[in-house]
Amino acid sequence: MKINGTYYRSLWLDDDGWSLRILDQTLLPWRVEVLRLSSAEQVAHAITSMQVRGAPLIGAVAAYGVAIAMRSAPQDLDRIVAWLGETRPTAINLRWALARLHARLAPLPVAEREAAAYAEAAAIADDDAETCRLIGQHGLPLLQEIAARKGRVNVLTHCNAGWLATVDYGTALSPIYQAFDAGIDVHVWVDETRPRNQGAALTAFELGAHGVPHTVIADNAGGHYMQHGEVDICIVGTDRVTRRGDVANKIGTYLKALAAADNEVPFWVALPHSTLDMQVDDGVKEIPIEERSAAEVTHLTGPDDAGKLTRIQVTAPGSRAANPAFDVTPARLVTGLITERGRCEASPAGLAALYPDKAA
Ligand SMILES: CSC[C@H]1O[C@H](OP(=O)(O)O)[C@H](O)[C@@H]1O
Repeated sequence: MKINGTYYRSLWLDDDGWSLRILDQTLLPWRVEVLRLSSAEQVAHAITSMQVRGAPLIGAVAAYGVAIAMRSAPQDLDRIVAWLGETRPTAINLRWALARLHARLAPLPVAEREAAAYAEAAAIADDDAETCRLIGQHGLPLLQEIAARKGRVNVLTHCNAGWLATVDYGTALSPIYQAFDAGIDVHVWVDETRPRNQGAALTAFELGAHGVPHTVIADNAGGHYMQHGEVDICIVGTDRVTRRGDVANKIGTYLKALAAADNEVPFWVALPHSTLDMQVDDGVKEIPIEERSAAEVTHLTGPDDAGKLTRIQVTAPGSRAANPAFDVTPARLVTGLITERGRCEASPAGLAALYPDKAA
């Protein structure tokens, strides 16, 4: 998508043809800085530090991490894949992409692995962009229907599931972009999404750059707006969907789904095929939840009045803090899933109908 009129994907190859370029998302929206990743170690750090984040995107970036590693250590495929797979535990896209690279490269002579790895990583990236565009197409009718009834459609979203979380277009934001581009009067309630504020910083940045009307709200305000009829639909992204339709997503999603159920607000989840984990049934019991640094809760970073990026403490000195990065929304609270193949119920039958090729 675009930043200041310039088109970007969230990752691209450098002019050297082999190192990887990404936007440093820890600095957005205050600074647009491009990073050059030239080793698997730099790729791993970019993922763990969240310079690059978003379930589909970290899968694509990790795929290029393998390709970069194959330039110098093609014999170390197994070790590199296992090591990159340890960077973040919840988004299944990471392991999906790495397993795809391993399956493609392992049978090859080591001399052929570099070229094959770059081709497979590029295919993953291109597939993700097209998949997200299709998610937008299949989500658009949901917004069109509301707009036809009410004029304006108010969407609530949580975290960032826009083009910055994918190779392009986004998942939850993709239908919103397509609705806006189609002239629909759409407004987005943007959950700030504590503690890392991906909503306040990244979703607001994306929507603002595209001209989509939006309002940033405290995470705790979403239920209030639903009670007052200000939210017509919720659309969020996800890091892993189980075969029964349970949804892992950024911490706070579950609470939003509870409020939506209580107020009869449709709660939709947008995902590409790479986010499906048909090996897991009960998301609450089986999906590993990433525990991140307490410092992400106790401190915030942003520009001071002089525009200088500053880190401040927001909790009482000495108090402990806990920081689970995701939670799991049971399928019973999910109205439906928006995928590149269409929309379905969050249920085994719904998923089997859209993905017969992925049946467990
Ligand atoms: C396209 S869905 C992306 C999904 O990933 C985000 O997590 P993180 O920012 O920690 O990588 C968030 O859960 C989004 O919904």
